[in-house]
Amino acid sequence: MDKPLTLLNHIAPSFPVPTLHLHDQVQTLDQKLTINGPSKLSGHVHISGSKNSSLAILAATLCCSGTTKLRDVPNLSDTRAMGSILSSLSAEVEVSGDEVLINADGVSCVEPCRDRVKEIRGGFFVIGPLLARFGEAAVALPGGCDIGSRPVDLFMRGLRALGAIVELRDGKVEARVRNGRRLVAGKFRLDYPSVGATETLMMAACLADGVTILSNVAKEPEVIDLAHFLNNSGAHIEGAGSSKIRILGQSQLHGTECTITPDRIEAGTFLLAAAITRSCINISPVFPSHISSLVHKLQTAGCRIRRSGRDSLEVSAVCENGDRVFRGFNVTTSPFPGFPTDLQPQTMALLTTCNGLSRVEESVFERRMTHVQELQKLGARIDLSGSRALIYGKEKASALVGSELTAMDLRGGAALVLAGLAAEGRTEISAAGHIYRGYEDIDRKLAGLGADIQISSSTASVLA
Ligand SMILES: CC(=O)N[C@H]1[C@@H](OP(=O)(O)OP(=O)(O)OC[C@H]2O[C@@H](n3ccc(=O)[nH]c3=O)[C@H](O)[C@@H]2O)O[C@H](CO)[C@@H](O)[C@@H]1O
Ligand SMILES: C=C(OP(=O)(O)O)C(=O)O
Repeated sequence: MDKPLTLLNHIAPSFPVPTLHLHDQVQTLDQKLTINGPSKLSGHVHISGSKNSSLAILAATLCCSGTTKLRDVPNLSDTRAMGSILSSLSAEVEVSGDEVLINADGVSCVEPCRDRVKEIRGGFFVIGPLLARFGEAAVALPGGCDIGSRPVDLFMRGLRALGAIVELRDGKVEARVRNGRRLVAGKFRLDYPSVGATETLMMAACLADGVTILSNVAKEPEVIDLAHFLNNSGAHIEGAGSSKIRILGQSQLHGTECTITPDRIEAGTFLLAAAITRSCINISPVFPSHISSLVHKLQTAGCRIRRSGRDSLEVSAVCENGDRVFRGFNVTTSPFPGFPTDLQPQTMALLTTCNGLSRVEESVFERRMTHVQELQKLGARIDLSGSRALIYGKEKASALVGSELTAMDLRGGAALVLAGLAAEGRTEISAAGHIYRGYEDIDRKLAGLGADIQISSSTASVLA
């Protein structure tokens, strides 16, 4: 373990942190997207690196001595916030295009900028690496999409199972290793396969003394991406992608190079964009196995989807005789390999244009239905009861009519973009900054496919 830092003497510098160079343009919440529909899309779209992999791997660089180079880090407000969080700990963060260099050897603080942690869920994940490498951490309760209560109890219990003393005080979680020694290996079974808790405990266990067994863990591709990164940094992790992970702790990890896996949620969103506009497009890079649950549902509806190259997919929803009639389908979200909660709102947008009755049940987050009232403003017929929605589809995509809408969260906002592409006339989406938390250049990418879409900023939008 590196020399422990004294928590009280090392509070985070206040934001903005002057050494930060993470990307140029800063999007703000009060941006507006204007779409003139209905759109026909065609051509190819490039899929960026995964937001959620980037956030976890950026946190994991705190475990590594020396410099780490990450490629394909998307330019998003969430990744910029994570860069600020690392900078607020005095890690060096430098960005050139989509490459990010991080060196955490100079970390002199174990309490990241509270305001930044409160912006994103991934900011909380630094608690694992800080505790494991520096012996203590104090991290504010995190933000992220407002889609449920999103507690951190599994993180706290898991870190206690690795020998840490962990307390919640004044809206932050304070954790330290016993007697200033290393974390010790342990066995911990998660009540629920939480992605963030799995990733955080995996990072912590990499530097713990002995063999840790984590069971009922998340199997998401981002967990596998993080495990690859950590193993390339000298960790010994087995079983990532299954429900049990075994980690042999090391005394230290070293810097490495890593390319972030393509964003499966962005890829899925573009497949849905083609489907809702009854268009044909190509997307790459994408790992089809990461989005097979969506691909299967789209094929059930009547979409043609085929591999068009090693890492590309072609989706065809075009029909020679005007509007293609798609069949509705039912979706219940669940942890991977189930249907991803992060594609639920966008899928619901498509279902408003499919034939017959469809049912959508959100089982991962208890408040992830705020897009429903916005879709209804476009003329969609949806009955909502708690986390269950019944969608009475309209046979024609163009039966939706443009309107003024508000993005309430990231994926709900993306659902409105898709519906706006299909709707007849002008759709204006305010609070579009939510969407830029997770979609790099979404306006430019859709415009490149032929959509009539513009972003406009109010005075609060800034160039850093
Ligand atoms: C930054 C990031 O990677 N975000 C993703 C991550 O979020 P995140 O890691 O927050 O999602 P989790 O898998 O932890 O959450 C799933 C469920 O577990 C609950 N829970 C979680 C932790 C805990 O300590 N206690 C608890 O009860 C949550 O409230 C939620 O109901 O996985 C989600 C599920 O695939 C995705 O929607 C998010 O895009
Ligand atoms: C819920 C999401 O993100 P976060 O966990 O960062 O809020 C998401 O990406 O859809």
